Amino acid sequence: MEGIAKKWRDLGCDDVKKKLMQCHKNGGLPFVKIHHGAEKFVNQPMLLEDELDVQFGGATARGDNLMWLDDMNFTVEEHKSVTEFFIGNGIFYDDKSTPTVTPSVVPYNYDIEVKKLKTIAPHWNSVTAPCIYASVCGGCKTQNLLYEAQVRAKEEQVNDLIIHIGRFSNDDPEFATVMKSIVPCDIHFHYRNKMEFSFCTKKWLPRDSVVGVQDLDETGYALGLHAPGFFDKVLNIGSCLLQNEAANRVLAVVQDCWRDPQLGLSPYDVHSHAGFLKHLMLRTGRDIETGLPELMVNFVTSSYEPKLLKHLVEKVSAIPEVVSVINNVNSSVGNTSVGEVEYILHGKSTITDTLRGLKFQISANSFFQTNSYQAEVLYKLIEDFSGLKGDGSEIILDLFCGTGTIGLTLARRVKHVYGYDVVPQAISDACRNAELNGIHNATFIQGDLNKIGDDFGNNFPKPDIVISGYKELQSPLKTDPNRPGMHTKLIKFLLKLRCPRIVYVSCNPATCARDLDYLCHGMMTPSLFNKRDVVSSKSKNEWTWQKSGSCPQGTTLQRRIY
Ligand SMILES: C[S@@+](CC[C@H](N)C(=O)[O-])C[C@H]1O[C@@H](n2cnc3c(N)ncnc32)[C@H](O)[C@@H]1O
Repeated sequence: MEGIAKKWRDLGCDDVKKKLMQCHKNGGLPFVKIHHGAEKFVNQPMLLEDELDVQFGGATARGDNLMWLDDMNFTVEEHKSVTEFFIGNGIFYDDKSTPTVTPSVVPYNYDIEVKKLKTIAPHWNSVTAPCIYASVCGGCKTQNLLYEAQVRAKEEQVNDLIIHIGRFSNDDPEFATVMKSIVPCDIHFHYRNKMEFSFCTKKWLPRDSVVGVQDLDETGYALGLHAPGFFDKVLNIGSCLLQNEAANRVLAVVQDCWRDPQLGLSPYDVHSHAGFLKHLMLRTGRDIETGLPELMVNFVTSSYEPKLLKHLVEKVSAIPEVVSVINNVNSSVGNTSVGEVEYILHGKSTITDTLRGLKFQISANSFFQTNSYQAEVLYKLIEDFSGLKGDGSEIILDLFCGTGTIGLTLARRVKHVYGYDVVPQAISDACRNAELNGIHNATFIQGDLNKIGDDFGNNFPKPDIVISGYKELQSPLKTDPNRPGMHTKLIKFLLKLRCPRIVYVSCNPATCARDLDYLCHGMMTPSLFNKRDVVSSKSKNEWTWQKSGSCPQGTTLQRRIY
C-alpha cells in the first residue's frame, strides 16, 4: 500500500494526467468522470473533467465502490451504489486478479471520488435486485450483487482492514488460522426489526423513474429513505423489502394520509428548519407469549402537537400488530430521531423480543440488534469466544451494553455482569430486562465511556472477560464526533487492566481494526477472528474478535509498522 501512495506522490501533475489518459485509451471498461478528490495527492483539481476507463476493484466497508485504474494498480473510491458499477472483464472479486483494495478511512488519503457516466457491461455476479427501489435508494447498496459475492466482498474488506489498519501481517502463518470464515445470514429480506423513514420537503426524483411506481403526488413532499449522498433529499417509497409485512402496512397507511391538506401536517425542512414531521420510526418485536410480531410506531416531530398527530395515530393503531405509538419531540435543528421528550400516544411505551431464551423490553431509542434472527447467531459466537469456565466464578464487564442483551445472555454462567452505556433509557431497559428474566447478578451503570476518569474500574472487581459492543452514537448525545471507535482513554484502561480475554463486537471493521492495533500490538496476539454477516444487502459487517493468552507483565504497547 505504501508503494501505491508513494507512486502517486512522486508523480507530477502532468505525469498523472498522462497516465490517466493512457488508461482511457486502453478502452473496454466503463467511463467515469473524476469530479473531486484528485487534488488530495496532486495538489490541484486538474482532473475534474477527465473521463477515463476504470475497472471495478471491490467495495469498502461502507458499501462504496473501489475502482481500479487499469494498468496503474491504484484504487479509487466511489460513493455511489455498487449496483451502478458492475463491469465485465473478470476483475471484481476474482481471487487471482483482485487488486489491492484501498481502505476508505485513515490513514490513507489517496482516494479519488468518481462519478459514473455509463456502464458498458454488467458484472457476472450481478442479479436483478428484488426491490424496485434498489438502484436509486440509499438504503440498500448491494442488492443486485449475488449474495455470495456480497459475503466475499465483506470478507475481503475485513481481511484488508485487519492487515492495513490493524497492522496484522498475513505473512504470519498464524493469521490464516485465526481468521475465520464469515457466517452468512440465511434470511436476506424482511429481517430488519427497525427502520427509520424521513419526512422531507424535497422529493428525490431519480433520473430514471422507478419501474412499477406511479407517483401521482404533486406536493414534492416525500416519506422514505435518503437518496444516496443527500441529507436533504428523500426517495418516496411505498414499501421496504427489509422490514416485515406488518411494518409495510403501517408505512402504507401513513403514506396514504399524511399529505392530506386537511390534517395540516408539514414535513420538516432541514434547511429552513420549519415544519413538523421529521421521522417515522418503525420497530418490530415479538409478543413473548404468542411469538407474533408486535410493532412500535414512533413519530419524531419538531414540537409537541398531539392534536396534529391524532388522525395518523388513529389510523396506525387500528393495525392489530401495533401495540405502541410514541412521539419523540426533537426541537433541535439536528435531524436525529432521538427526542428530548418522549410521549406515549397509544398503548405501551416498549415492545418485547426474545433472544437466546431471554425476554427483552425495548424502548424507542435504546439499541437492540436490528436483525433478531442473526443476533441469535452472533450471541452464540460471543458466548463461544468468551470461553466461559461455566463455574460461576467469573466477572464480565459489558462495555457499551445497550439494553444489556450480551451481558444478560451470559449472566447465568458467571458471578457478576457490570454493564456501561451512555444512554439512560438503555440502562433503565437493561435493569428492567434483568428483572424480567430473574437475573440478580447484573449491575448496569449509566456513563460516558469517552469521558472515563482515572478512577474508572474502582466500582467493579477486575473483570475476567471484557465484552465491547461499540457503535458511535448518532444522536445529540454523541460525545466525540471526530474520533469514532473506542476512546483512547478506554483503550488505555483496557491495556492497563490486562484482562485475559476481550471480545470486541463491532459493526465498523475499520475503527475496530484500528482499536485492535492499539489493543494487540505489544501485548497479546489475536487468537481468533470471526466475521458475521448481520445485515445482508446493507453492506455492513458485524464481526467479533477474541484474544486470549496471558499478558506478559510490564509489557508496554508497541505498534508494529509494516
Ligand atoms: C451497537 S450498540 C451495542 C449494544 C449492545 N452491546 C448490544 O450488542 O446489544 C452500541 C451502544 O454503545 C452505546 N454508546 C455509544 N457511545 C457511547 C459512549 N461514549 N459511552 C457509553 N456508551 C456508548 C450506545 O448507546 C449503544 O447502546
